Amino acid sequence: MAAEMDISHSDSNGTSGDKYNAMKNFEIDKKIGKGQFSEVYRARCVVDNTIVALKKVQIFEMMDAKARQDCIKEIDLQGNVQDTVGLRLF
Ligand SMILES: Nc1ncnc2c1ncn2[C@@H]1O[C@H](COP(=O)(O)OP(=O)(O)OP(=O)(O)O)[C@@H](O)[C@H]1O
Repeated sequence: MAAEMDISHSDSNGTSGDKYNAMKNFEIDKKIGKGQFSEVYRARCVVDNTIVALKKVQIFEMMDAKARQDCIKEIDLQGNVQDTVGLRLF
């Protein structure tokens, strides 16, 4: 099981709207990076053609409970940021 997080641009009003809230709105192009517990993919939002980076975090593969908690906390914090970069958890 995995949690997936995308890093995407926001609209001019600082929000991304519903279009970035569902995986069905993204078409994955290719893998562009790999972290310790994650894989990052280049993807396109089929609604507005925006190119985004989708980060898939193998959160339940993390055996270290603290690392898992830190990751969940980071996703939670980042999800509340209203800036030019928006994050969503799927
Ligand atoms: N927004 C992005 N655009 C382009 N490439 C990215 C983006 N985010 C991450 N990457 C690529 O994916 C790789 C992995 O990123 P990720 O953030 O998952 O791990 P990390 O924090 O670099 O490493 P670790 O998980 O081991 O601490 C990066 O090194 C980078 O090459």
